[in-house]
Amino acid sequence: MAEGGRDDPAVRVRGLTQVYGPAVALDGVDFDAHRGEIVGVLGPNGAGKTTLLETCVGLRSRTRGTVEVIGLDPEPRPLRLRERVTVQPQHAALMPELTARETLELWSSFYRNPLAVPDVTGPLGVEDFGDRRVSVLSGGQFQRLRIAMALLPDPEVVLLDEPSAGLDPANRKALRRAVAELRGENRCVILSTHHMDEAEELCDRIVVVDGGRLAAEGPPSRIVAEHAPGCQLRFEASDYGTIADLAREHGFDLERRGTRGGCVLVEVEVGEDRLNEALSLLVGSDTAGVDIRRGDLEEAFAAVTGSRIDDEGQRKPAEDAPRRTELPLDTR
Ligand SMILES: Nc1ncnc2c1ncn2[C@@H]1O[C@H](COP(=O)(O)OP(=O)(O)OP(=O)(O)O)[C@@H](O)[C@H]1O
Repeated sequence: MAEGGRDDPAVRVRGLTQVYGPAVALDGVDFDAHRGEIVGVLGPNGAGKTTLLETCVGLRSRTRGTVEVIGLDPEPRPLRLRERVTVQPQHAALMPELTARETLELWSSFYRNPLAVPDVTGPLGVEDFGDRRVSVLSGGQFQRLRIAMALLPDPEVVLLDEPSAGLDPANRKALRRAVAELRGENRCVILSTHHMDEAEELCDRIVVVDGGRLAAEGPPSRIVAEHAPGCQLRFEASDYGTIADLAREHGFDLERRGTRGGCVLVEVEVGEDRLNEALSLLVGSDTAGVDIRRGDLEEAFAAVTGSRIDDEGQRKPAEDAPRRTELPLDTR
């Protein structure tokens, strides 16, 4: 197999199937990832994300299908792939008594042409805790250290498996900034996550994996436009009858969602192209509390998979989770 050229996908997966006994973890997955992009593998726990990433880096043998990473089959883990394609190391690989900086210095000695340690600690903010021992690092610091380790050989492909798992919102934010720093013209970053906001903010492209199958693929904005198009216009109307007549006349589908303080809570699903028309027609002096919501990745995910993902990564039926259509109703 020839090594891939600059314009070839850095990762090319075709018909990837992974079977563990009776369980099918991946079922005929196809996807490409290119240099210069951050690709998110999005799915709930058990969707097959780790299997996909670890197969790409040659840590698991596949049942069927082909995988090429920078033009090479990763399965025998050829030596020349190990520096060019890296994955964040697991806890077990680290020595608790070393400091973060010493860990990186030791790790860099395993490579022939590593980056200088300050070149990876700076952008990832590891310098701030470089003198702390591994055993006392916070979850967020630990994750950033692991990413710094994966970066040391200046790889062309970096795989990050749920880098923000278990982190609180502040640490997740810091980690996101760190991951954004990895984007480079010659580098392909693939990360798995179950956090929609992370995928939407960081990733140039997303592959949605659900039950081992690829459910959707593309830039987040395209996935949203395809699967959660349009807007939801909501307001409170004191004269509901007049507004309902106007809406009917102009072909807007009005939904009455409850009442609040003597007003009717109204909801209209409207395409972006008719939003201004709906606003000028329906919203006026006898309306209040106007709110416009656009579809997001969470909505798109729910539309594609029929489920949502909670903060812990557990899959929930779409109807069990709060939707953008849920309004607080007046119980008085
Ligand atoms: N070594 C294994 N032996 C048997 N079954 C496995 C093995 N590894 C994964 N599985 C099963 O394959 C499916 C996909 O698992 P995988 O870990 O790839 O999913 P994931 O999306 O990464 O989930 P999580 O976020 O929980 O790690 C799950 O049903 C899991 O139980």
